[in-house]
Amino acid sequence: MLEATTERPPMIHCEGLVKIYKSDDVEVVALHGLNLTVEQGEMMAIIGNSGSGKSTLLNILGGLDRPSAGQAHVGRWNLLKMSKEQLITYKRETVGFIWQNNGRNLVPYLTALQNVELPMLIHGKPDRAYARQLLTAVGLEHRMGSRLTQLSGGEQQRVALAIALANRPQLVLADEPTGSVDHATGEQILQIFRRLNREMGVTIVIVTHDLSVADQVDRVVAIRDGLTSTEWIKREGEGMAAEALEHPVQDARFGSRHEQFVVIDRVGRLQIPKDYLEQMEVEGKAVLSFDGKRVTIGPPEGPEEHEEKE
Ligand SMILES: Nc1ncnc2c1ncn2[C@@H]1O[C@H](COP(=O)(O)OP(=O)(O)OP(=O)(O)O)[C@@H](O)[C@H]1O
Repeated sequence: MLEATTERPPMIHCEGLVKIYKSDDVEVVALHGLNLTVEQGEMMAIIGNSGSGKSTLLNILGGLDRPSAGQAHVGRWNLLKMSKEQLITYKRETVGFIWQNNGRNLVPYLTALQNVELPMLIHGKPDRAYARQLLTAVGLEHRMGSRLTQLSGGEQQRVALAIALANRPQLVLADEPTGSVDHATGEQILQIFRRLNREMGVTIVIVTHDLSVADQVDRVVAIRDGLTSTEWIKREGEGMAAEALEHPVQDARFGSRHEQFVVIDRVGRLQIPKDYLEQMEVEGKAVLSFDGKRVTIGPPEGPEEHEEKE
């Protein structure tokens, strides 16, 4: 029975999300019915091979691209049903976006402070004091008057971070935010994310190839072929979806601090890693058995094995 709930709705809820890119007569299905829920106040990372659909998902969540089908909700917004005007309000009020290539966010001939003030001005809410506060929060209090061209790549990335926060978004989406900076700057950026998340309650979703980033978040979700396939939840985390899932498996990539889970969708589908299938020599069909607690998947028994048993 469903109880009347005072629980907060999730920040992000995608179900059966599909994105098809069409150009001339070629169709690319980038998202194949993806499911993802991110709670308010979570800091999580999305990993996956090149072409798996990470940026497509982030662009949809950021309102930069439209989904083709399925469900995608961010806070009170339904991303499939938004009008153009609503999309503008959504981008202005709800999300902040950070790219690896921070040139997309910044105006080179303006100072760091002017760059942060710009989105506020565009939206008719200038607030110099808050712009200063943000630049201080990202450790650039001494560089506020410097033009962007006078800043290092890492400093520019931190300005981009302050800009993404200028309109007090509830959700920050970051596409490879540490991709173009050195390790120390990357660490610094992650610490800032962590502080924003803890102190201001901003929900943060980071797309990354960098497994050291993944190690610093509460939860990591892997996307494979346009579907969420596996997730890792930090052991000392706040107990998010962990209780709902059984049979944690260790994954060497995240040490002992994360437990690994396979994602099972509402109709019972899951993705089995390709290397498991290859080792089992399973192709197309498998045999499933259930002992009352665990499901075992194996290759179909060949005629010789039947004979051996008889
Ligand atoms: N505008 C587009 N038009 C056509 N196909 C596209 C477009 N954008 C992405 N794709 C295709 O969609 C699939 C998913 O791409 P996406 O950029 O989301 O992957 P990704 O996981 O972010 O990869 P990477 O890590 O290399 O950035 C790929 O097959 C890609 O070629």
